[in-house]
Amino acid sequence: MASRAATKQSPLFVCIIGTRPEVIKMAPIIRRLREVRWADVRVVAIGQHLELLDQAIADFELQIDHRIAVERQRNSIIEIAAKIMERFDVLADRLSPTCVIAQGDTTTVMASAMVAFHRRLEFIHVEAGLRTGVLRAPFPEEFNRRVVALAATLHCAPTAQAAANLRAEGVREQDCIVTGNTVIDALLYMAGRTLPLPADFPDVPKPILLTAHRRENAGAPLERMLGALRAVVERYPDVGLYFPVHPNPDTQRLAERVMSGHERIRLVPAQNYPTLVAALKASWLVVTDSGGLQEEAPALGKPVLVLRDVTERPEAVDCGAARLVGTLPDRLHHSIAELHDNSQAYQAMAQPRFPYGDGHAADRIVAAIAERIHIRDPSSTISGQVLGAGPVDPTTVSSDENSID
Ligand SMILES: CC(=O)N[C@@H]1[C@@H](OP(=O)(O)OP(=O)(O)OC[C@H]2O[C@@H](n3ccc(=O)[nH]c3=O)[C@H](O)[C@@H]2O)O[C@H](CO)[C@@H](O)[C@@H]1O
Repeated sequence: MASRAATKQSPLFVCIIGTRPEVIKMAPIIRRLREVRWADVRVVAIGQHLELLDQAIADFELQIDHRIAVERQRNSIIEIAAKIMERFDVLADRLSPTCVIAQGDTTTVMASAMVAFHRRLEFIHVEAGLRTGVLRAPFPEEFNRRVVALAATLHCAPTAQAAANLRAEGVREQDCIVTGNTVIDALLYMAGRTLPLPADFPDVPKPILLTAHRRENAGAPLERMLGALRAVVERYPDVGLYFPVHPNPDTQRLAERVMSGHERIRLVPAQNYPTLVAALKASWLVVTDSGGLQEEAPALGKPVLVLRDVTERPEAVDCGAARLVGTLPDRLHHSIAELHDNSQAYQAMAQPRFPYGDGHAADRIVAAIAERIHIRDPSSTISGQVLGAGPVDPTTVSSDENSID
């Protein structure tokens, strides 16, 4: 589905999505681009398990226009990257976009950036400049981030710190803007809707929302952390756990083995975004290794314990909304016990804070793109014109859903 108001002369924007967090963080930009009159927008889903993205994108009342499904025959990220590059190159040739927009640090984003670079396309990188400073942690995301930064023509940094990271790598000031993170736009959009609490959410005064999916925590570290969390629930009758478990079969088996059989521990499948936001709103505490949840929880005043040794999101820790507890079980147990037993310590963390933006990141990003490609009337949602593109043709561009497999 092309944007309703776009015309044949409108510049074409290819918006890439590959995983659930990319959908959540790209959706506010896609929605904003669809509102303006000067943009023709195509949503391109690239990667494995694309069927999982349909619900996620529908939660934002959007649709996928083109799909590049990439199957993995060997256990190799390089195989995936090579297939994405080859197939996205074919689609880019056919669509001839003005801009490619992608978010984050996945292999999909890295491979798309390579294609955009070789085709000399504008490449807009959303959530630019996140760095741990350790090339192999997280692996391979930190490497992907740096490759993407080489290809990007406009870097949309979520925070001043992320922009400073880019400037230190030599990115020119005029190519980098601080926008806030679009996840806060998505969160506030969703949190403003009436969201029913999941039926199996634990009915206790202090429910903990747990997510854990990082590759580096898989296996023994995760087992130790789950053991510590079970011990916390057994120690405190007013504490429960809501755990949407990652679909990875090893993680599922581990979670079943360590966590099953306790009335206040609820193991559930990965939840759609509206349900997850409802659970987040109802939680007392968040324990996670997720990047997105580190950003979302502070905005709703939910303290976060981060199951990582390093984070590319230091802002939440710096403002007192999050603590980096690593993966040692004693530290995790002790941190939760402290927040449980010391209400002052809890309240100090539980103030709503917005280190990742005010919910208007997508507006800033679309305005910066308009400036970059010389849109004459960027705020127009009725009759904008593209400079140098001639008179606006009232013919609405339409595109059927395509697959290039
Ligand atoms: C290394 C790293 O940090 N990489 C990050 C990673 O993203 P992540 O760590 O944030 O990934 P997840 O935790 O999977 O997703 C989180 C989102 O999903 C929602 N959620 C969660 C559970 C559920 O059951 N239902 C849901 O709806 C939740 O509220 C949140 O919004 O990849 C992104 C690019 O893909 C990167 O940009 C980003 O740096």
